[in-house]
Amino acid sequence: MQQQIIKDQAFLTKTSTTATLSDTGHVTDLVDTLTANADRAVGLAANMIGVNKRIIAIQVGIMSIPMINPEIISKNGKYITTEGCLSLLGERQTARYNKIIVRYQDTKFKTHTQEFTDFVAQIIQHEIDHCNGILI
Ligand SMILES: CSCC[C@H](NC=O)C(=O)O
Repeated sequence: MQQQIIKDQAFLTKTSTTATLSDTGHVTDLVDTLTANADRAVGLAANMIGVNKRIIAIQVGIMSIPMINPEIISKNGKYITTEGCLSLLGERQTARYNKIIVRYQDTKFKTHTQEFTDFVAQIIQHEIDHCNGILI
């Protein structure tokens, strides 16, 4: 079910904890909320809907794809860019990496290790920062 976007910075700067099978409903809510905001957002982290668990969703074309307990295990090609965020006003500069390798679990809790590049990699970095309580 679609949830409201949280803007409380005291909450958003807390580190999220490991997600488990009992968080499956939160995964669905996150995907539903991203789909509902697809006209203005390309990614969300679970704490943005009030759930302090390590779950993100990224928009790739028409698909909202969830990633559970995502971790960046390598990164290459640093650059500086400007980003916005549904939970914040305006845009801010931040450092990102062009190519990342991410380990994450899918909705069946199967682990994947996958390389991402360019804008998709940028979205994943932004959302993993949210899991670590880091805002742009
Ligand atoms: C390019 S990364 C920007 C991600 C941002 N989502 C918020 O967590 C958004 O604007 O959808």
